[in-house]
Amino acid sequence: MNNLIKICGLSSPETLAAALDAGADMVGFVRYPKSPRHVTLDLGHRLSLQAKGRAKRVVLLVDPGDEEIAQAVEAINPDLIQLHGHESPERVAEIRSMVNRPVMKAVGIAEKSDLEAVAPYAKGSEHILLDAKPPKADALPGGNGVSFDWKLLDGLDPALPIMLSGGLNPDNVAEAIRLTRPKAVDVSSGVESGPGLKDPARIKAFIQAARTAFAAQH
Ligand SMILES: O=C(O)c1ccccc1NCC(=O)[C@H](O)[C@H](O)COP(=O)(O)O
Repeated sequence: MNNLIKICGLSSPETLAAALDAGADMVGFVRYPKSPRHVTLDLGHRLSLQAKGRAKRVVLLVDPGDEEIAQAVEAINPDLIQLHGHESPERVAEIRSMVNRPVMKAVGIAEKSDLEAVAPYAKGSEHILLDAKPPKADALPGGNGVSFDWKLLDGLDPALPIMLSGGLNPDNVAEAIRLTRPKAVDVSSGVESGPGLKDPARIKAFIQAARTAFAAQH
């Protein structure tokens, strides 16, 4: 499917409601204890029930072990798993068959050569999320509000299921869509008023801007 909008890192019923009411296609729940967006299994379970049938529910994991995956799937029952670590294409395929549901893989981009990592994930990933590489060694693996140079995507196979992310916000998402023509977009920090604090007005503005830009492509 094309023209999808994902709001990632939702961690309260109020901000999840704002994303659902504004028409998000996908909502992401982060399982990474160092993140200000981390949800416990219990909170993830409740948020997942709230979103059921209204948006695809995505659980974000970072280099997860089998036990961690099993616990998240049982508690949160996501529609998709997002892998945001250094998972190899083989590990992504293994996880996909283990959970028997679609998987999306994040690939960090800083320079043109980083795009060589994308194609090997095409077969096993429902979406390939292109994100900026973390700005420093001790930064989070994602959710840093940093963009990469979108011009690096010039010439990338347009058939790839690219979800653009990294530093998107209500003010730049239209230009990002116009320049890169992704199948989907994803945002976290750009719709926050502070680390982990989603802002309903910014969520609404982001979704409106992205919808308008996707519609202008046809
Ligand atoms: O959001 C987090 O805290 C996070 C923690 C660990 C791994 C990944 C994380 N987020 C990844 C996302 O899906 C973000 O939406 C993506 O990196 C874009 O983030 P942003 O640049 O803040 O919009």
